[in-house]
Amino acid sequence: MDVSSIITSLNDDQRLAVSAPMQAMLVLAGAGSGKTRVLVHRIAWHIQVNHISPYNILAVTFTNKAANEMRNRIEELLETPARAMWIGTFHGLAHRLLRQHAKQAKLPDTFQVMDSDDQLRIIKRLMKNLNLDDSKWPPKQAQWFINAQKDEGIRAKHMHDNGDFYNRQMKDIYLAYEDVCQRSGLVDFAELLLRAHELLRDNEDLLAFYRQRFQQVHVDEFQDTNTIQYAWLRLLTEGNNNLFVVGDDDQSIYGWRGAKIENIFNFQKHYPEHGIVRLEQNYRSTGHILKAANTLIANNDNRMGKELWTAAGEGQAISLYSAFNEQDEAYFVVEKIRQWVRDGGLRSETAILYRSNAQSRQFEERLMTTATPYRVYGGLRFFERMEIKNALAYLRLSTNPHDDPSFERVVNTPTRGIGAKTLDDMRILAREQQLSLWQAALAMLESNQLPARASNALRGFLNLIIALGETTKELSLHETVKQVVETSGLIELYKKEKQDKGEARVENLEELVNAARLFDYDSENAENLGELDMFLAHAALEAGEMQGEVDEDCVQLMTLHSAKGLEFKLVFLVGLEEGLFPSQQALDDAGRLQEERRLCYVGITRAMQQLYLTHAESRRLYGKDSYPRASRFLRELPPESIQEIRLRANVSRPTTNSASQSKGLGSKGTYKLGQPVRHEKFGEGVVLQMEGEGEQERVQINFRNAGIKWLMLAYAKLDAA
Ligand SMILES: Nc1ncnc2c1ncn2[C@@H]1O[C@H](COP(=O)(O)OP(=O)(O)OP(=O)(O)O)[C@@H](O)[C@H]1O
Ligand SMILES: [Mg+2]
Repeated sequence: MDVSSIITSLNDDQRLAVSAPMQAMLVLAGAGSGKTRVLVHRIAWHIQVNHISPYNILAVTFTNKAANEMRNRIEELLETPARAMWIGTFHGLAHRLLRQHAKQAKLPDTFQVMDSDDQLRIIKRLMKNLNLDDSKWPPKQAQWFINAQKDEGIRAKHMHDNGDFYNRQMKDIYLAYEDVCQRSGLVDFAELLLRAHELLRDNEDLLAFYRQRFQQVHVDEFQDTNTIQYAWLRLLTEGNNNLFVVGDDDQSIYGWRGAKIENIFNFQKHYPEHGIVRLEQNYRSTGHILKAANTLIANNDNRMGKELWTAAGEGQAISLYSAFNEQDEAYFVVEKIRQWVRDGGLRSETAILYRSNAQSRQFEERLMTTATPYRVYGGLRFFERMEIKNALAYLRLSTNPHDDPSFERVVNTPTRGIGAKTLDDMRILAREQQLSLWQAALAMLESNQLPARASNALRGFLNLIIALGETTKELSLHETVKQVVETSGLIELYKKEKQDKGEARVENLEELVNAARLFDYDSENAENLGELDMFLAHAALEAGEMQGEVDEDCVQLMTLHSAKGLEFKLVFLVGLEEGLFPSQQALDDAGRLQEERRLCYVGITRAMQQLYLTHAESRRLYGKDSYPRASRFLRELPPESIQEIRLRANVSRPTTNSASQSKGLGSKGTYKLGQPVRHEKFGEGVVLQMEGEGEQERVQINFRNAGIKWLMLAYAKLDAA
């Protein structure tokens, strides 16, 4: 393979960055300018030209998906596998380090990663133990507090007593929390990062080893690193000057979770010998889209200042649609997608981006009704579903019975007659004697203090777990999972549950067995961890990016936060309303407002060819009706790049659904207020109002069983009843 293929597909500035001498480097550039591309080519360059072994390369990306893509692209460029290269998310890499050096990290070999749900469960329980009133001390707030401390690298014992009562209380909770986690061998997400940092900081030999090993360290989306992540990078690269970071201050969107834009300044200070490259040509979007992004973000201050240009031509203007309500919004968006597909586009080239997860439901319903395949990223993930978490809890207990949250979760699921009193006594005993729940249960059985029924039930549970642990030692991973699902009684439990829900749960459990069968156990990189433990870690770390199950061509639904770094030909940025986007909390906080604006910038710059912006004039969200004003961000866009889709703008255009025209109530005047109608899905109803014309013609109908709905006549398949 010759070197030129790494270089030819780059512009001059990109080439400069890729072929720069080995030194600390900062690539600072706006969206779509090829930062990620530069990072990939830089790594290939090191391997090909500087003859650095993949073994000596570390790369940090933002999602597992991005990490996989990066590896694939490097292997494509080099035409050879690069398995020895460490590439992953901060959390994934930290986890790997901790597994490899559990002892030095002061963790049991069998430590387990827990998600934020389990974390909250522990915090709730220990706050109860501390006799703290939920209403005055919301557990979520304590969870937030603890994670924020960890993100800053602060342990409970390091917290200063500033005399503040709140702080003191939080410190007590944090202390107790650290204690429980350590005892049960559980590690939360923030702890992964903090521990990995302490591991290197406190073990000179290890640090020397990894400094030697990772000759080149690369970071994508550097603007969103937090204090502890940056501290970890510094430990690894200090003195070597070998840190290559790419980022965009205008895309910093995790400030609310502790990310520090200042890390870009810190980098420049800490690595005085660094090179810096700015990229200004955008290769992703057309002129109108780029202009909108540039104009919007110019409203922020304290920017590092970058302008982007494109050689792509103006392209189509951005479309703005004001919907009546959220259903109408969904109708509109889905119809545009269907049009795209009819015109030969792929569904996977389209994305619906929203501010908050709760917005996805309307779109999902509409996509389902129209039988349009779609995929939601980062919603309730597969591994977070109740039945899956229950099955995983059994699996976890079978490898580590001291895992208290798992114990709590399934000790009485399915119910086996262990009463609330027995459980309470067990918790008290555990607290008083610093035992795990498992140990407390054993102690209670030994001291014979339980009534016969409770004692039998409890013994039954413990024996079940022990037996699982024994038998599964002999079995393969998927057999183990199958065994657990069956003997735990979960399958029977859900089979008894009513209708679809139970059925879906049983199917999900079967899917879990399947996921175990397909699990790609990479023994080379598993450190000394068994397949089951790796699978459990995967389940906890997998960030809603489950891959493999769908090859189908799907519309992509996700929050703006999870769209970072991605690109789509056709993008819908929905719910542009004050109080939603920008979010309610940002309305009177200048700093947060700027972060929302950056988020909007991220959203706009995901679009390659066509961008639609929508907002609803009335919206029901979280069970409340509101009549929000259009987002201020809309007013900040250049009017000449925006084309409003007005209700009466399309009078002359025929309706897109000719079937409804010929057979149903297609054109205005064929129905009256109060007229009875019938709809395929919603059944019978009565016309309440109508508005608009042509493609935009709508009727409001009071359905007997489905309630009041606005329907777009062109798509609604209505018949006179
Ligand atoms: N020199 C180039 N020639 C052709 N296409 C390019 C070039 N540089 C980048 N691209 C393409 O432009 C698009 C954006 O690139 P990339 O995703 O690397 O940008 P980015 O700066 O990382 O964007 P973001 O800030 O959104 O993460 C990609 O499709 C990429 O392949
Ligand atoms: Mg990128």
